This record gives sequence, C-alpha cells and structure tokens, in this order.
Amino acid sequence: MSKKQSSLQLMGLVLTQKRILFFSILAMFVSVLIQLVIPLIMKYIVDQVIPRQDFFVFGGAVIALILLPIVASLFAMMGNRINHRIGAHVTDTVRLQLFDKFLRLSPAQYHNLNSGVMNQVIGAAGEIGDLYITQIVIPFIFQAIMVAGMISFMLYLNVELTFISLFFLPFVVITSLMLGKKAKGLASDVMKMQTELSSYAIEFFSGLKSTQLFQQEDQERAYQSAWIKQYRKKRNHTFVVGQFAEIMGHVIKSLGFGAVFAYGAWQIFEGRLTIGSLLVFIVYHPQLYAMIEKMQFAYLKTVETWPKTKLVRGILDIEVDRQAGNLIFVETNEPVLSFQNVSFAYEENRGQLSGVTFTIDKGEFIGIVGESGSGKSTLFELILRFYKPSSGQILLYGDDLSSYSSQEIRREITLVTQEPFIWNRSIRDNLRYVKPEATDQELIHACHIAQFSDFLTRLPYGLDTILGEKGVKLSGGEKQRIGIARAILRNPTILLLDEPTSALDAKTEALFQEQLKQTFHDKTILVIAHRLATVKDADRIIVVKDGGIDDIGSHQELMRRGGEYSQLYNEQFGEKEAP
Ligand SMILES: Nc1ncnc2c1ncn2[C@@H]1O[C@H](COP(=O)(O)OP(=O)(O)OP(=O)(O)O)[C@@H](O)[C@H]1O
Repeated sequence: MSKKQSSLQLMGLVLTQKRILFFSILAMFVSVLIQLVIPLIMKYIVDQVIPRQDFFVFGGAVIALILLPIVASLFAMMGNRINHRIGAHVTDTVRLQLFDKFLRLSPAQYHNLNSGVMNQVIGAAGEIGDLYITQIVIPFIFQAIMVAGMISFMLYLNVELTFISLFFLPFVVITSLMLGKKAKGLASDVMKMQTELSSYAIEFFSGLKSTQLFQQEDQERAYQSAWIKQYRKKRNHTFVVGQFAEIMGHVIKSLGFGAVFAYGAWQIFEGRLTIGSLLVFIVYHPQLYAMIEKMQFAYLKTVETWPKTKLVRGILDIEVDRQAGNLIFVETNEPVLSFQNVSFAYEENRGQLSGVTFTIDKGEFIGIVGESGSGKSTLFELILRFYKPSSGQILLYGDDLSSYSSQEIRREITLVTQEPFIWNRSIRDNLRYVKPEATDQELIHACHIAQFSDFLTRLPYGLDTILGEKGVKLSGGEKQRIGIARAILRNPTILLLDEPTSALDAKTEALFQEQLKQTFHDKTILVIAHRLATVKDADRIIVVKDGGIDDIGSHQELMRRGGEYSQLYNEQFGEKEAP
C-alpha cells in the first residue's frame, strides 16, 4: 500500500462520518456568519442609528448585540461536540486497525519494532483522532472560511485599509514556516525519547531481579535521571518555540492594529471613511489575526503531530502475509514433511541455514540434536512459517508450504517451547486459550498426559488457580507441562517440541514420553533436545551442525558411524556407556 493511499485512509475515516460532519460544518458556518455580522450591526448603530437618535432601533440592535454572540457560541459548541464524535470514531478505528496489524506481524517484522512502539502508536492514534482531527483539521476549515469572509467584508468596506491590515500577514506565515521546521525536529526527538521510556518501562520489571542481584540500582537510577534531564530539556525547548510563536503573533497583531487605527483615523479626517467602518476594522483586525494565529497553531500542531502520524502510517503500511484460510491438509502418499535444499538467514551472515534436505514420513518420531546455535529451532520457525526460506522448498504432503496460509499451517502444526507463555489468568483459561470450547474433562485428560495432574490436585483452587504474570507462580517444569497440555488439546497433525521437557526430572520426562507416544501414536512428532536421553528412542535423529544437516539415522546407526552424534553422546554419557 502506498503512503498516499494510507493518508487518504485517515481522511476517508473522517468522511465515513459525512452525515454528522455536514451538521458540524453547518453549525460552525452559522456561528461564523453570526460573528461576522456583529461588527456590521455595530457599524449600523454608530453610522446610522445614533445620528438619527432612533432609540427603538437602537434598543433592538443592542439586544441583538447581546444575544447574537450567545447564539454563535451555542452553534460553535454544537459543532465542537460533533467534531469530538468524529475524532473519537477516527481514534477507535485507527486503534483497532493498528491492533489488527500488530496481531498479523511476523517475528521478522515485530523484532524490528521497539517494544515501546506499541504504547506510542496506541497513544498516537488518540492524538490523531481526538486532538488532531477534532481540534485542528476540522476547525481549520472554519477558520479558513471565517478569514475569507472577513477579508471579503473588509475589502467591500475599504480596500486601502484592508491592505494595511493584511500587510503584516506574510510575517506570520514566514515565522510559522521557520518555527514549524524547528518544532518538527523537536517533536521527532520527543517521540523517540517517549518510545525509549516505554520500552524501558516494559523491561524494567522483567529485569528487576537481575538489577537487584547484581546491585545495579545506581546504574538504573543514573539512566532514569539522564533520561529525565534530557526529556525536560527537549520539552522546555518545545515550550520556548511555542512561546516565541505566541509573542511574535502579539507583536505583529499590535503593529497591525496601530497601523489600521492610525490610517483609518486619517481617512476619517479626510472624510473618506465613517466611524462605523473604522469600528468594523478595529473589531475585524484582531479577530482576523486571532484566526490566523489559530491557523498558525494548527500548522505547528500538524508539524508536531507529523512524526506520530508517520509512525502510525508506517505500521499500517507494513505488508503482512495471508493469514486466513480454510484449506485442510490432504494426506497423500507423499512424505508428511520435506525440506528440499532449504537456505535461510535471519540477517545478513546471522543464523544461517544452508542446503538443508530431509524427509519425514507420517507417524515418525524424530529427534533433532546439535550444538547450541546450530539452527535447530530455526527449522521449526520455518515449518511454522514465522519466517520464509530464502531458497529451496518446504513441502507438506507434497505441497509447497507457501500454498497454505499461516492460519492453516498453525491449525495443523503445534509447537511447544522450552518456556511457554503463561497469561496472568487461571489454569483453565491458560489451557482453554488454545481451544476455547474444551470441557473440564478434556483439560484434565490433557493435564494427565502432560504429567500435570498430581500438581493440579494439590492446588486448593485446582483449575481456577491464577498463575501470575508470565506464570511467575509456577516452576519452570510446571510451566513446561502447561505448554505440553496445551499442545495435546490442540491435537495437531504434526507436533513440534523444542526442549519441552528440559526442566523436568528424568522420571517425569520418561512418563510423559510414554503417554505421548500412546496418545499421538499416529501423529508425526519432532523433538529438539540437548539431553540425548530424550531422543535416544526416536525412529530417527537429525543431527544439525553449523546450519546444515550433519547426519540422519537411528541412535544405533549414528553411534556406529561415529560422527558428531556419537561425540555428543560420549560427552554426555561417557565412552563406557555407549552401545
Ligand atoms: N530472530 C533472530 N534474529 C537473528 N538471529 C537469530 C534470531 N534467532 C536466532 N538467531 C541466530 O540463529 C542461529 C540459530 O539459532 P537457533 O535458535 O535455531 O539455534 P538452536 O540450535 O536452536 O540453539 P539452542 O540449542 O541454543 O536453542 C543462532 O546463531 C542465533 O543467534
């Protein structure tokens, strides 16, 4: 999507409210018209009613002068209320659009985003809708109408005096443009600092234990205090720029007012202008500049809001993969999973896989081993389509993985990681997260296979026990068993296990494996493990080395060949125990 299209989207959101926008414009227009008419009534009183001493008309005109501003402000209020509704609509819609986009980002995309960006963007959506659209964009339209109306009336009354009044206008424009440039740079710096703080706030509590353990409280405090100091400096600078714009506005307005008054008086002396007309100019001139000041403010705010609008647009413009889809894997005689000369790198020269080729048949139990950082988890990331291979093909039942949507793939393939994510909700909710319609019986059955039942029965609130943020109230092994129970509930065609039992004791792990093989006897299971005992009984073991496949075979075959696997095995169990 091009930038032009997404910026149109924002205005498009305003236009979806065109019915109420019409009433807002109407209300503001009536208010503007009344305000423009008031000085003309004053002119009429001064030039015609007072000289005629017509007290009846005078009384009526004075009542109109009192009532009209009240009516004008009522209409303005009505317009503002509608504008707020439009702004709220824009905010809500943009927030939801952003959230939908966040939900669809791939790891490659969100790893590049700072974690504070989410806070910033959600806040920015509020600013764009509530402040920018409501208080800047829509009022700007009326201010422009009002300025045009005033200038037309002024020209009609006296051309020379109008030009004198407008003489100072270019100065306002020049100051705005100059200050706008400065304000834009400052706003961008302020936004970057706010994003930094949001990220820091997110990390702060996760890292607090380490901070205390390594006694780095002073360092954290120093970081905060440096941030506060720098932030205050930038904010002060922004404030000074704003104040400078205000002062310049007053100076220009006063100079203009003096010039209009002096030139108008001189024209009265010469009999070329009535007192009433000068009165109109005296009222219009400050009003005109007040409107222009507001437009200047709108410009500066637009410039200030620009980095945030750009950020929101940037997020909305990120292209995401096709997510939805209802294709079902059709089991064929083809291997369930096949890597054909697959290569991939997260970043240039980082985390490379190259020329990976292997085939897995339905119902196989496959172990994956290799040194830390060799690329084992990356294989799973590619299977689940969190990343795409840079070359080669991954086939599912003979079809290229790219012909399935990510939803279709993740419906059939499930991953259990070493540290499953736990929500600060009950055990029931954490389990049902993967299958909302699961009955308690199903949950208990899954917990039984995951060797979690004993723990569950010891809890006073059972499935209703709340687990704390990120599962802080659970041990590593308990968290892993929740992860395993979730996978069992999903009942996938292919189960990927990435060190799912690393925190379990050997006895519990053996019990779990036995249960797993029984329950998933017709499914394909791939297990990554450092502890070779976990995969020793697998049908085949894939040995990964430096981003490539070193060897594939059963435990006995690999031991006989005496390669990387036998070395790893001997390191763990000693030469004596090797078969
Ligand atoms: N998101 C990422 N961006 C950049 N590089 C990454 C990313 N994730 C992993 N890597 C790199 O890719 C390489 C392979 O990582 P991977 O997690 O697949 O290894 P592994 O064999 O599973 O390691 P371990 O046994 O320690 O879990 C590593 O060098 C790692 O630093």
